Amino acid sequence: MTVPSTPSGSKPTRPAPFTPKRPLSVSSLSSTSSSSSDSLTARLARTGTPNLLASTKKYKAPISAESRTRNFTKTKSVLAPVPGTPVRPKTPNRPRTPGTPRKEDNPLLMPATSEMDVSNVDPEEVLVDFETVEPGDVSGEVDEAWLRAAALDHGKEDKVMVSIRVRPTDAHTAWEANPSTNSIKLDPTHSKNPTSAAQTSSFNFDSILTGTPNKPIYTTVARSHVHAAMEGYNAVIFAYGQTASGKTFTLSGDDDEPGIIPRAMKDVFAFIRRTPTREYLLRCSYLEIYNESIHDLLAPPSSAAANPVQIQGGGSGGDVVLTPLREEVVTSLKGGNRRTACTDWNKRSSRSHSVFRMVIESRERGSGGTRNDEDDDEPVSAPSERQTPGFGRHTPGPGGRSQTPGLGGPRLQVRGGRSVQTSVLSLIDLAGSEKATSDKERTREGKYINTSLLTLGSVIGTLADNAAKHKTDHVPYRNSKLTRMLQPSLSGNAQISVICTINPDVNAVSETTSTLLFAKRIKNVQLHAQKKEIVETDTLIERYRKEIEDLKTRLAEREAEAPVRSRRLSAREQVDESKAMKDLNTRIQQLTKLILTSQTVDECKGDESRPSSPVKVDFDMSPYQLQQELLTARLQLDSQSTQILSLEAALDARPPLPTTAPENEKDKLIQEQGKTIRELEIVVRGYEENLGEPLRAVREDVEKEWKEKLEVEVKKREEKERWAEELVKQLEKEKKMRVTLEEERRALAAFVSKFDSLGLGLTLPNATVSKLKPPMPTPGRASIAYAERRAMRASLGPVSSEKLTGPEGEAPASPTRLDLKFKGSNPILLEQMPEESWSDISFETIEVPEKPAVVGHVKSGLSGPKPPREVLGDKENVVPVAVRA
Ligand SMILES: Nc1ncnc2c1ncn2[C@@H]1O[C@H](COP(=O)(O)OP(=O)(O)OP(=O)(O)O)[C@@H](O)[C@H]1O
Repeated sequence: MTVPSTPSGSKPTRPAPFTPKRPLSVSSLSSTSSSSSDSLTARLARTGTPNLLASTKKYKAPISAESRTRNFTKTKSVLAPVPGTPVRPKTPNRPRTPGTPRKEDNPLLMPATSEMDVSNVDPEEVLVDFETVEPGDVSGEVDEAWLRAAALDHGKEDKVMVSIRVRPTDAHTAWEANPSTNSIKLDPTHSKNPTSAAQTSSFNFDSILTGTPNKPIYTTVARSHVHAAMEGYNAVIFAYGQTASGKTFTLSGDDDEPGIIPRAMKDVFAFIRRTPTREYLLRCSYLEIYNESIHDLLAPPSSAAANPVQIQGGGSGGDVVLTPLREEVVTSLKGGNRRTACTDWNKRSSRSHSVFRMVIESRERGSGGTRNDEDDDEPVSAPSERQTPGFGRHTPGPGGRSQTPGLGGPRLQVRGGRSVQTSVLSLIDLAGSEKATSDKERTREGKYINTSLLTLGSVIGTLADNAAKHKTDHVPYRNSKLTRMLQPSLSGNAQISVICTINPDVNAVSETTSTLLFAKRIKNVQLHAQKKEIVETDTLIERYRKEIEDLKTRLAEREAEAPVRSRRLSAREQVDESKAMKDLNTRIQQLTKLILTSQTVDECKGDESRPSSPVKVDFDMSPYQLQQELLTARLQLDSQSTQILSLEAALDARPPLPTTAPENEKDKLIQEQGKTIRELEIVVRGYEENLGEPLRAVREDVEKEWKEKLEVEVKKREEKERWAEELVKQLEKEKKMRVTLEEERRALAAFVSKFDSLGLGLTLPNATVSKLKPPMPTPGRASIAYAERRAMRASLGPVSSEKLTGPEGEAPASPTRLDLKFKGSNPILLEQMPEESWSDISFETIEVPEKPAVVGHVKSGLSGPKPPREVLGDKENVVPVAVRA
């Protein structure tokens, strides 16, 4: 094989570029006749460094299919094997995915297939764990103290880690870099603009790195992020800087100084080797953004050119989808390798962005210690992830969110309650930052515009501004391929490390200043990286239980120590202590609510018919107590249901964030809502499964106990209903009687009136006649007429008093019963009337003057002249009450 050399047109000061994705094998190197290859081979042998890592080169242009198929004879895949390269022996027990074309069937398909293409493999067959990691794939250096500290820090960093790497130079340097204070400042003598703050003040960053060795660079800026990715967080590391400032040297390195990518790969395997409890599925992809087109660098050149990668989705916090994008499974760092051509490297290397990414999926190993222990387990996916292996699996993108329906291969599945963690490690070599020039500058300086870089600057600027000023300005992610692809990461859900490489030369002051300003801005971007985990409900509950146990133990320990400790503690510390204990209690209560532990399962063993209950129910209680319990439980159930409904309603009614809201807020909202929904589901399920049954049991007991009493009560009620009906009938009759009485009253009034008109009554002064309503009854004839009327009414059927009595014997008050009130000194009228008719007429109080009434020509049995009647006013007139009523 001939290793393509750097094109003759390249700058003499620049060594050939390298890529980490196209590792160089010993065999390929030995076939090269150049002396440099020999010395490299010798160096590799000496250091024991696996050749693939030491020989990575930056890849900027797709290699031709011929050059790929010619060179490789090794048997195992390394990173992503070049399609068509027979790099791995067939695993006899691995079934071929249905529909996968065989190479021997159609040689033309060879370049388009790869055995390690994730869509062609069963993930369970290509898992990596501590037993399968080969010693050569692991970096020897393990810094235990650092590892412990790093483990504590994962997920806590909420800011982008920004480091400056100063490229060594023989020329005079314009910058004063101080690694001990992590600051850098322009030498005032080189400031072209002494009024500019950027050129006069000092910049501070997380670290200032100098020198050539790449190991300290990896340890300082990348190792924690690689570990975070292994722990389940998305991580992005990218290099930003002007052309030739050392981005590729930092990320890829060279033979002597492997960069971040090869070191990260070794670290990944070292991590797996140190983690006997988990098993991993590692998938890699590699793409390039050039001139706002995305090229899949692992796809065969012909198909890559014909099918540029498209970005879909990504709006409103949704997933970014890259399609078509090939992913290759990585099981080892050794094996068949290939060398890439660098035909037009000089033309495009500094103008393209290359993105190497690794999807890391992991889950706990089976309890027996080997990953195949539970192979007979049915794989159980979380509901949202349930999918037939080999079909339509999604492929996360560089930001950890991308999903490619129908294109990615099968994913690791939840198995036997073991949840799956997914994260993406993205390592990005950006184009030269001086390409981020505006149109105006471009036309002025004739520079090539790089939309992605330009947009990256404005996205970072807006994000930083939003974070600093608590704004929600629109972030223009969609203005470029790079920012759109990185949207999930840049909007916060990733740990980000940026290495800004600078050229300290005097003639690069303005570019370096602009790089430092970019670095300063990105430092302010807020992050909130979160682990992505697919969990089964049972696992979640089990996890809550464990946490409760743990918390209870801690609480008990604290309580036991409390008397002794409190003597030693200050007042303030005691307050803190009691707050801590309260917090522990609160958390225990929260978790208990979530899982509704089944405490009475064991108690109910003797009575199989009685369901177990999460609520303690004492069946020796009296029926009344049981009923109370039942009511309380029902109320509780109702209030919980109401709570659930109101939470659901609140969830539904939650106003969608404005489209201008920052993407990180949208992501956060979605995550919170997802969490709430999961918790509600658990609560609802808990109530349905645990509380419903015992309530039914309690109800049965109570119903049995109260059945007889209930029957008696029902009979009583029926009797009362019957009596009420009777009463209604009586009332109807009374109403009729009342009508009759009214008629009688009218007849009486008519009679009296006639009586008076015949001149049989008193002669009253004309002026007062109209005030009489009606005219006074006159004794004698009127009473006889009245008696006749009474007799007539009696013939109609008077209401007997017995008929008006209720079931208890008491007579209901009759609206027709009239009071006879007669006060005064002239009882003549009544005396003349039959006694039985008194009860039917009521008179208001009558006050008659002492003067003797003038009877006039009224024939009466009374002796002596009566004084004439005087009208004393309406209220003193005799008016039958029935009339007034
Ligand atoms: N820290 C360093 N120590 C030694 N040599 C370095 C260092 N940084 C960069 N170089 C060398 O400088 C040259 C340019 O570096 P490199 O190719 O990494 O630049 P770059 O920023 O990736 O450029 P481009 O944007 O064009 O891709 C290379 O020859 C590289 O080996």
